[in-house]
Amino acid sequence: MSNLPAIVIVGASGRMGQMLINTVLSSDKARLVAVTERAGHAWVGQDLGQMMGGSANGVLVLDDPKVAFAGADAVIDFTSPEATLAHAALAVDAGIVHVIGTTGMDKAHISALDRFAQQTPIIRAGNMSLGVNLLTKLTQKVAAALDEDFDIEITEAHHHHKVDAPSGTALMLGQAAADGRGVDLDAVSDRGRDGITGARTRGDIGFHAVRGGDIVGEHDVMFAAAGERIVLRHMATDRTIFARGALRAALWGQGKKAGAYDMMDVLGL
Ligand SMILES: NC(=O)C1=CN([C@@H]2O[C@H](COP(=O)(O)OP(=O)(O)OC[C@H]3O[C@@H](n4cnc5c(N)ncnc54)[C@H](O)[C@@H]3O)[C@@H](O)[C@H]2O)C=CC1
Ligand SMILES: O=C(O)C1=N[C@H](C(=O)O)C[C@H](O)C1
Repeated sequence: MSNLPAIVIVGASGRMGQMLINTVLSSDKARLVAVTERAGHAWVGQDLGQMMGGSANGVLVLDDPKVAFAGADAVIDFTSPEATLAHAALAVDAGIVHVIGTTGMDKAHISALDRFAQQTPIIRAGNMSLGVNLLTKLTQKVAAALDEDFDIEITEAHHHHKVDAPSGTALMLGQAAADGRGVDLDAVSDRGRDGITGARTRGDIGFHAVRGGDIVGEHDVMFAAAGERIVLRHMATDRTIFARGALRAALWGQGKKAGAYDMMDVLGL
């Protein structure tokens, strides 16, 4: 039996689930010990390798996360807010690191996760890529350097299956811009204008969501003033950037004390 950290992937059949499974299987720093899907899903009870279109690999897809977490070191979770909260309770019981990429969380979800994080390490980020986390830092710095003569508008684009808006990344970027300006994001957010909205309110931070085709994830932060515009942009073209970041977080979390962490902690940014 290898001593490498034992990783569980929940949401195995998902776009990110499959990407995460391939990332862990090809890593020499971690081993895949279990995968789950929601009860009733067609993959449950089937061989994972075959379900992913390859040959059988002897890993059966489970629908009981409690069984999956027993003896593991970390769970990587890109599912839904409700599923993630249920997983968080079980990760605490199992004493394992919980890496969360799930977006679309409301304030109640986040408060509940913060309570679970008092008992086990939780690493959560709306975007696990190195590029977006760097962009987030840059956004904070640029927002701090400019005054409200520069209107901040955040535009994101994603594939047509995405269910939440604005994206978790857009909210991260908005939070960074608000932090840079020293304002409360809730007080200045202006989401998806429509109709006779009146002129733009000075100091607002605008959010806009585009949905179409197979766009992996694109984010622009625009600082627009009279006579000039600055645009900070990240374009994701391959979901492996998120999966690599999530695995890095799961490994970084080993031996850490309980707490709520993010990718800035993992990347040392
Ligand atoms: N933080 C980041 O870097 C990234 C975050 N995401 C987020 O990850 C989430 C998932 O995205 P996708 O993979 O595109 O969605 P998806 O819909 O393809 O996959 C979600 C999977 O979770 C499964 N699931 C739902 N409830 C479950 C349960 N109780 N137990 C086990 N599995 C369950 C679903 O059946 C589905 O297979 C979204 O919130 C998305 O915004 C996506 C990419 C990057
Ligand atoms: O749903 C997605 O696909 C993505 N979700 C994350 C988000 O909401 O920002 C990260 C990435 O942009 C892809």
